Amino acid sequence: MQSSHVSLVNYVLQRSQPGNVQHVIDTIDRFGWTQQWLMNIGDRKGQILDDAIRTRRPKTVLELGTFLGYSSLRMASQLPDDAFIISIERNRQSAEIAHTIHKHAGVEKRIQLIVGSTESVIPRLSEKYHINAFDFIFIDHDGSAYLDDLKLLEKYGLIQSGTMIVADNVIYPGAPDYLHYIRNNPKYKTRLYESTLEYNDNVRDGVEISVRR
Ligand SMILES: C[S@@+](CC[C@H](N)C(=O)[O-])C[C@H]1O[C@@H](n2cnc3c(N)ncnc32)[C@H](O)[C@@H]1O
Ligand SMILES: [Mg+2]
Repeated sequence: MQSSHVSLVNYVLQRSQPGNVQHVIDTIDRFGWTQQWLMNIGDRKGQILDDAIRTRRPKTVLELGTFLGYSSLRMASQLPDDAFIISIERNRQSAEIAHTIHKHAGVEKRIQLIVGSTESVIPRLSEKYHINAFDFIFIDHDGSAYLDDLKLLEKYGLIQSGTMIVADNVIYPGAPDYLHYIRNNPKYKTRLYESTLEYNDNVRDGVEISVRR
């Protein structure tokens, strides 16, 4: 296991209160600012994600790219108890850490982690989980795969009228073909929310929020 991951888990388990989701989130942010940079959405862009969740009030959420479970924890903290999150992560070790952190925060029953690559998991989602479409989709895995996976989600009917799609890191590292597609597609209403890269004061980044008409 990567040493940075081990130190994050130890840091969180030792310094945050079990069952206190907000305290766990704040502790991960402190680690990201003071110990080691992490590719979580982070506290600043995280507030944009929180606002989007509170606005849309989804019952079904899909996340592409779990990493260590920070953004799924953040979304779970804003959702009503009857909503659930499915999050896809291809790195098994990362998914195991995410599960450990979710258990520590007491939200593991509401976040279903699937280990696999998005391009192979998305086509099986509706059959396996009996889902017609998601109310909310958070895309945060690999900028060069955002567009292909959006098209895959469209193809399998997982995006419907009213689905809100939040895409992270659209300025840095960037997802230019995704932005070009969604901004020039009359089926979506879309807007950029500018911020900075996670745990960084200097690099400009942003989150694109799009709603299917
Ligand atoms: C930026 S991190 C996700 C951060 C997380 N959403 C958060 O804010 O806490 C991206 C993650 O996506 C995973 N990933 C990249 N490409 C993927 C793919 N095609 N399928 C599944 N997971 C992928 C990586 O292993 C990595 O853990
Ligand atoms: Mg990100």
